[in-house]
Amino acid sequence: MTALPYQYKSPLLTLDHVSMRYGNDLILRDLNAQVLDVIRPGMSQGQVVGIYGRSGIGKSVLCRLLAGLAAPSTGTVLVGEAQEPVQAGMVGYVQQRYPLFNHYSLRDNLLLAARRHHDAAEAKVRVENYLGRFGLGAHAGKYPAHLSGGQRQRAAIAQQLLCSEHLILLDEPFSGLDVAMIDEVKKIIVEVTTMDELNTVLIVSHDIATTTALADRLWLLAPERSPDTGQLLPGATLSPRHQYNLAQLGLAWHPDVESEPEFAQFVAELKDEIRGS
Ligand SMILES: Nc1ncnc2c1ncn2[C@@H]1O[C@H](COP(=O)(O)OP(=O)(O)OP(=O)(O)O)[C@@H](O)[C@H]1O
Repeated sequence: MTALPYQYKSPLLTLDHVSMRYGNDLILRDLNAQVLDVIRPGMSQGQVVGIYGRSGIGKSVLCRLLAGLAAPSTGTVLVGEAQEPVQAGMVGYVQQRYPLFNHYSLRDNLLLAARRHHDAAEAKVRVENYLGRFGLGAHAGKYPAHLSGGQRQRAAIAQQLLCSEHLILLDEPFSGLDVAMIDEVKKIIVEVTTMDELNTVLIVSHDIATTTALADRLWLLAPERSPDTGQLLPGATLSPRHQYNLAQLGLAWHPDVESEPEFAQFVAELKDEIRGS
């Protein structure tokens, strides 16, 4: 287990006293967390955050808040170097159902995304660049229905990167993929996070080992007990002990971390924590 050298710069994502309530149900309670721009010497290193929690705890609700698709009941979500309140479109959100238009070719789907921020000529250059980078050049003329699951996943990630600045949120990116496709998607995530130091990928997943191996930070959404009464408080939160810094633990950025005994031990402990939450 080797802790690699790193430093932190300014915040790129902040959850500031974020709560979400539907009617009388408090789903998320007072979330406070930050993703800082990580700096590694001689590297263009982006950030990867794994987001975990039991089924029904509020991960999708949190995704909607992070993507600016819903406003929190209290608090704010701030994004980017300027730390502006998030609005729809600022964070690329790759949902389990990839939002590709079936009647457009892959190239046209990507062009549509790129045109949201760029003129026609610039959009074309960017799309061809992404098609090449994501190994999709040979499939650019195909319709989404004729792409494999892994190709669609690549396309959806490329699409969201083309229309958002640096933040991208992936909801269950590994579910339903075979092992080779999982490796392919892992490679893309590493590629995306080393393309630009500001690129930040948030991964919501029940695949703890795969996601932890990619991440430098983890958030576990869980209920918390009152320090006074010991009673479970309503809603789920991100308590400080459930915000794990994998860089500090010496488990971040190791290409073969999954074969390290310390990694296996950490993942086992994390799973116990999730089971007990
Ligand atoms: N629009 C809504 N109105 C009322 N309640 C909602 C709404 N959206 C979500 N909820 C409730 O919020 C809670 C958290 O749901 P959410 O879908 O975020 O869970 P999750 O952690 O993503 O679960 P899973 O891992 O099973 O996908 C659930 O009890 C759900 O019923």
